[in-house]
Amino acid sequence: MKIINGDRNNICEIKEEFRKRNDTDFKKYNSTVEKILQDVKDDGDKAIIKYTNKFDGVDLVKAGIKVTPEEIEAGWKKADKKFIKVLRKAIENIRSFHEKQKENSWFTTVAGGGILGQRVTSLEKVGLYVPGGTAAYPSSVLMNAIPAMVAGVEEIIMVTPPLANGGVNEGVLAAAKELGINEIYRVGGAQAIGALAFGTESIPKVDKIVGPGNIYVATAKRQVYGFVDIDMIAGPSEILVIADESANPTYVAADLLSQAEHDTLASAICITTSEEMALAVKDEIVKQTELLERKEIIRESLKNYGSIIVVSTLEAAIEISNEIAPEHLELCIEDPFIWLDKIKNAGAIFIGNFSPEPLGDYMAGPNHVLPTSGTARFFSPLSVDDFVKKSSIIYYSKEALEKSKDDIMIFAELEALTAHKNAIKVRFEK
Ligand SMILES: NC(=O)c1ccc[n+]([C@@H]2O[C@H](COP(=O)([O-])OP(=O)(O)OC[C@H]3O[C@@H](n4cnc5c(N)ncnc54)[C@H](O)[C@@H]3O)[C@@H](O)[C@H]2O)c1
Ligand SMILES: N[C@H](CO)Cc1c[nH]c[nH+]1
Ligand SMILES: [Zn+2]
Repeated sequence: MKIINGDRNNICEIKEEFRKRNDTDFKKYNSTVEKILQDVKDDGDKAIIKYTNKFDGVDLVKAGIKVTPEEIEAGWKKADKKFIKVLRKAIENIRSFHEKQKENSWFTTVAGGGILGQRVTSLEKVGLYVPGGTAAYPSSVLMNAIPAMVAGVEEIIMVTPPLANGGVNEGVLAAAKELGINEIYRVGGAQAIGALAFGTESIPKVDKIVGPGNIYVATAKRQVYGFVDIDMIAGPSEILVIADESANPTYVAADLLSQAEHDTLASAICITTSEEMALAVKDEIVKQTELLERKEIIRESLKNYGSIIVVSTLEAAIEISNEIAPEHLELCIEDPFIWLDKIKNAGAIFIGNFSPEPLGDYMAGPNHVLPTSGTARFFSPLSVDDFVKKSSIIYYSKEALEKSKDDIMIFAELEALTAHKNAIKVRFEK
């Protein structure tokens, strides 16, 4: 893990360094993904079978593209009963958080007799991507599906990569069963995104694709946007911890490692105002990594996108953080709430020493599907809003229209659209 001096004269270089991650990675994967998507568009199931064989080593002709109800049931039965209890607690927390996001339709009256309003309706058919290449993500089943259910989406279609033996992770199946999701396809990566965007013989085309995934998934979502709606770019995980001398280096290192273990392209950054903290965090990272399972991924990820930046002031730390716009930001500093309104860009903000990032991944309730690669500048966490659309409602009585008729006709004349003017005029001709 490199230690960088982040003070004034270096800030531009640091910003440039992080911009590079966001730009080049996507460029690098664009052509591979484009080819996969085109093949799925042209050849449907045939391409799905080909790419699942190639990237997941699974023969879908044997395993079947669709997961059967018996498999879902069997997965649920196999799952540890303690885990089912935890799933239920998480479902409760996530549901109650997302219930608060629900937006109601509203109506207002018009002088002279009329009604204007905004009707909120749910999307009809959505596709959920649940990652599963190098780790299993039952928690992402919950985070994807619960806001969709709270919004009232009726048709939920889930895709997830198969295990090497052709099955699907039992935790993922248990989470799906707990929520009543029964349309699941064992397909991952860009080919799964292509299938949801264009439809194949087996997999239905959807209106919107949501959910996190690796660089292939994130790049594919970006490329199919327009054929279908997407939630955001939720790619390889990121964490940025701002730590002052009051932080606990053991905690800081542990939280950085929690995201580095997701992917060799994950990013884990600490910005600190204390040189001693920087050294202590670095030592802790080395020590703790030794004890973890996914050492290789962690080491590669830290080599690629891990750094500790030392700055003189918290203002400078926040300036850099705002530029990076991390998926997860932890404020391990004294009086964190005082600094909160200076944070402009972050997917989720974890405050204080006892709000570690994994709390948000699993249990707290807010969504863990979050924007990455600097897109927290303009994207928000996955929410109920992603699963609804709005229609305007306009009702005018004859009396109400009469009050506006002259104004409308003047407007139409100015635009030289005589048919528009006529649509008003005919209603008031004797
Ligand atoms: N931002 C978020 O909200 C969020 C949330 C959870 C997880 N994540 C991220 O999700 C990702 C999960 O990654 P994963 O790999 O474990 O699972 P994944 O399901 O995202 O990707 C696995 C798929 O990638 C495809 N693939 C692998 N190598 C390929 C290659 N060389 N060419 C083409 N396609 C290839 C395969 O089809 C495979 O099925 C991680 O990056 C993690 O950080 C992000
Ligand atoms: N930290 C991930 C989002 O970047 C979400 C997750 C799921 N399981 C564990 N972590
Ligand atoms: Zn995580």
